Amino acid sequence: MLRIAVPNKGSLSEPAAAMLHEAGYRQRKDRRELVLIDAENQVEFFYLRPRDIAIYVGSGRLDIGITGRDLLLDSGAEAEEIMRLGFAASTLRYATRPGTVGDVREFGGLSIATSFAGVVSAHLAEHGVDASVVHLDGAVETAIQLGVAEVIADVVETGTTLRNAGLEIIGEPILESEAVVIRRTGEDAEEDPKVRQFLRRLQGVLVARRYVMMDYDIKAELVDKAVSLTPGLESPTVSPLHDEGWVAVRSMVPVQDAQRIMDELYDLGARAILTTGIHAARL
Ligand SMILES: Nc1ncnc2c1ncn2[C@@H]1O[C@H](COP(=O)(O)OP(=O)(O)OP(=O)(O)O)[C@@H](O)[C@H]1O
Ligand SMILES: O=P(O)(O)OC[C@H]1O[C@H](OP(=O)(O)OP(=O)(O)O)[C@H](O)[C@@H]1O
Ligand SMILES: [Mg+2]
Repeated sequence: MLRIAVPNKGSLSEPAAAMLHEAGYRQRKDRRELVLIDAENQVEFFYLRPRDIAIYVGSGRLDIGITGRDLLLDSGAEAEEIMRLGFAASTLRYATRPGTVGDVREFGGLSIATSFAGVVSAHLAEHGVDASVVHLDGAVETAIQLGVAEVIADVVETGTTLRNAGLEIIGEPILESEAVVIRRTGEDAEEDPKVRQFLRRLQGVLVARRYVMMDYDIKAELVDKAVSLTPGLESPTVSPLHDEGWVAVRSMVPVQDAQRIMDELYDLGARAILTTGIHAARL
């Protein structure tokens, strides 16, 4: 059985469970469940604290984990990223009261509060800055108001939390994060057929979310122009229509471009332009 770590709470938890569900796996119905066996798919899910997941996977006790890139790097565990999942996107940034300091090179002698002490200490060292790192569990924004630190390093998505705390971002992002699949360092994911199948299923969910299927009819002499708008992933299907001189085209199109492409196809002379959702895919 493949043993997989899944975040049990926080920003990663619901989207991770939703993605696994879309990939055809059973998911827990009760948030108190700690372990769930999906016998049909030969997978065992362990619901763990997002921060602990890299430790379990790095130790080799679990085969695969879903966590945030920032948490993986902060853990220092012997685990590596093998697939990006496209949710829980955020950046880790320094912030302070407006007008305090400019960027990391000016942090010498200051206190930096963060929940990502590993990543931040490494970042300071990389820039040759001698500052002290105060490790907090969360609600880091308040550390400045309460005088625990002059600077914070925290997760920023929209920036609303920082703004509400009267803080401003300084310098470049420390890192860009998103949810990722991790595996113990040095283990070849391609070697294990169970892991390969799991990744293919998640890849299928990403494709189903990112693409729609587009169908349209077009005059044969315009098909090359039309197909340049809808090149598909490999090559679009072109089939003859009963009405001579016309063909039907079927192609995958990124969901975010679909409306623009439909307009352009219509202007070119295409008709009966339809898009349909993709529920699952194996490419
Ligand atoms: N507002 C957010 N938007 C996007 N991703 C976020 C956000 N907050 C945290 N994350 C990401 O979620 C992961 C952290 O999960 P974790 O459960 O530890 O924190 P959390 O989501 O803030 O939950 P908690 O309420 O327990 O603090 C990290 O990978 C982080 O980058
Ligand atoms: O840029 P924003 O869109 O405002 O999002 C970022 C905030 O979201 C998370 O906080 P969370 O609510 O999880 O609280 P926490 O500090 O206890 O983790 C994160 O720690 C930031 O504080
Ligand atoms: Mg949080």
